[in-house]
Amino acid sequence: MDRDIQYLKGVGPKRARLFRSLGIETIKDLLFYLPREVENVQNVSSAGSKIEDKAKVALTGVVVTAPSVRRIRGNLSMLTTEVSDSLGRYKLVWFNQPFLKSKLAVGKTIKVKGVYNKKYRQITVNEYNFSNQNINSQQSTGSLQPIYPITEGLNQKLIQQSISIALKNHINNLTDPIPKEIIEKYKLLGLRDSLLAVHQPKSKDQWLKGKKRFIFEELLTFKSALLIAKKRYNEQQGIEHYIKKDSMEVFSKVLGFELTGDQKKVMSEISKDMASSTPMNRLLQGDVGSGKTIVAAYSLYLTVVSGCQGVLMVPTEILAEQHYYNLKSIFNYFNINVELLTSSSKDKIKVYERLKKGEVDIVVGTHAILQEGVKFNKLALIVTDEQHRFGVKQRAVLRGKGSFPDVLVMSATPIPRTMAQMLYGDLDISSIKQLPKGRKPIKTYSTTPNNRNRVFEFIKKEVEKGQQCYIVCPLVDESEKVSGLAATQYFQLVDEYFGDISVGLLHGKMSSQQKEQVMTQFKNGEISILVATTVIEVGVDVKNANIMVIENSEKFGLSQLHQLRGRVGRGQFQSFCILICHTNSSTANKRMKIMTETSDGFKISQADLKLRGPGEFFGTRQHGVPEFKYFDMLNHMDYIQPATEAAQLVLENLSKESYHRFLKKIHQFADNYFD
Ligand SMILES: Nc1ncnc2c1ncn2[C@@H]1O[C@H](COP(=O)(O)OP(=O)(O)OP(=O)(O)O)[C@@H](O)[C@H]1O
Repeated sequence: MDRDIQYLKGVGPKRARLFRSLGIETIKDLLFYLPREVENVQNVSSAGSKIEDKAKVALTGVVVTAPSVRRIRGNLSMLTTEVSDSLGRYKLVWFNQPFLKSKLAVGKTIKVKGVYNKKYRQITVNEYNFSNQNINSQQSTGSLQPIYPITEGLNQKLIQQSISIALKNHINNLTDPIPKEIIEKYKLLGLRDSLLAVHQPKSKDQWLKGKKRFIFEELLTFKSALLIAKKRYNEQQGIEHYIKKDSMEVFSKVLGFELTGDQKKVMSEISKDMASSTPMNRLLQGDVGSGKTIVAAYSLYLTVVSGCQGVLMVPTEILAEQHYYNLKSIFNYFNINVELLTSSSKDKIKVYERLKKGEVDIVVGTHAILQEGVKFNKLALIVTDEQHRFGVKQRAVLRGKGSFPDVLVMSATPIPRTMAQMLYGDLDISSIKQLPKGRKPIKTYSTTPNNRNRVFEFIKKEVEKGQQCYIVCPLVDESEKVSGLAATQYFQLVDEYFGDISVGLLHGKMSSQQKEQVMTQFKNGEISILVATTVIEVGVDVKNANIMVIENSEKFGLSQLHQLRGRVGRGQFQSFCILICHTNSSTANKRMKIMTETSDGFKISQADLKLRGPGEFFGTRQHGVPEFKYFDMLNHMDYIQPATEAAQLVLENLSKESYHRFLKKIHQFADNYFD
């Protein structure tokens, strides 16, 4: 079955190329190429009067009248003939296929599929077959037809035929990897029955049962792999941090605010993990502005007071710098040493040396920290601020720089728990839902470019009161060949409009130095209006900024809009988010409505997932989820719970022989997915 698809009877090298374009390389791949849906095709004659007008029907009959061709108008011609089977006589119609006339000799058997016209007992034919060979029995008896994703040159019939042959010749060579116990407990169909159920369904129910097995198996494999990874990690000897009872009190004294209940709860969860000899592996998720950074800072503090080193890795340089300065201001009180490491850092070698010697307590940086040259004296805590940007593998590289250090993954795109368990199934999850005291809800409005001057006038008033504003555009400059406003040109427009008010520009194509300078000026209030691309999307924290204007807001995903909006409302001022939407499509309107009505990041990410679909929402594999063949996050949520439970069962029974085959499958999966 692992043989190349070209060796399947009836395929050959030419068709094999077409199969390959559908991702089918081997005979086995073909067997697991499942239909997209099944279509109910009734046999017109045996279904009798039950059949409805315009229904899709099938018929096998003998040609009883000589065909005739009639020109209807212009180039359109209509060929008609009559066929009969043992139960009745029907008219068949083909449009624009006059050449068939010579083939439809009286007495010939023909199988057809098409659309039924009840009044005239007539079928407009879509597919026909003169062969006497019973290639696909459903077609003649009339029942459910599997519909496969096809490609040019490879139609449904060819795929169905090839699958029939593959099933006939190879199905007996297949052994079910799922242990019997699980098949029985979760009422799954066995492998062979499932394949027959999906490719040659006898009923809709049977097709659904077959499909269910494949979805379940895929999810079970993924979940089992995650649990095994988690178990292996838990079995390692991690670092037992020494945590004093009053640590939280001592730490929070230097902050200028009271910690929220959720922050305290999560901090305790983390300190418990860190005190244990099992390595911590925890996800910290919280809505924008909920104060995750302080939690990260606390865990870094715990590691340093235990005599170890910690890392904070973030996705952008701007963010790295910001965190660096924030942490420095806190850790100065404790005499804790913080260094910055990004690809544009000048004294990298010096930092490397000091890290290795243990002279640096905490390093904050971008993926530059992953470089081979970066070595630690005693790395005991890794915090990554992921925003779905690092993956499992990058986390593993960092881990390798210590001896089973504790890991805290922060995510600013909060997602509902079930989804989080899918994405980060190998991690324990902590969530912060509460926002710090005194925050006023951000007022969000959606408008059109026609109202831009009114928006500018509003900004002017707020700036005159001493506030600051962000304006986000999707692109850097107009040379990028996509529609949408470009920050560089927009900056000139804004600069002119606002005259004396100082306007800055920030985008990803600027050098790190330039970016840093602009951010510092904005932070210090020397710039009042900052025109930027999405470089400011994550983490940027300027409390005095209270207006966020997003041009071409229709071009951003909901979660991204929520992230951008989260750049304001971080202080005690009333904040505003104005979405300038350049299209009037119903999808855009729906999305803007969600944004103006909802401020809960958990709800927004769920709506985003629904609107954009899992592919776009989660991005590709590097963002942490494998590309599933059958499982779809949006439609198969209710599989997660039973598959997770079954995975637990797998884990408990790994040593049993009946689980060995499945374990092999899990390992194959994990090899592709993990390191
Ligand atoms: N308990 C608190 N009370 C008041 N202010 C707080 C509290 N916790 C954090 N803050 C402040 O709130 C702001 C937002 O915190 P932080 O940057 O940690 O949020 P975040 O969760 O990382 O959000 P984002 O994902 O948007 O970056 C910061 O200025 C921080 O100093």
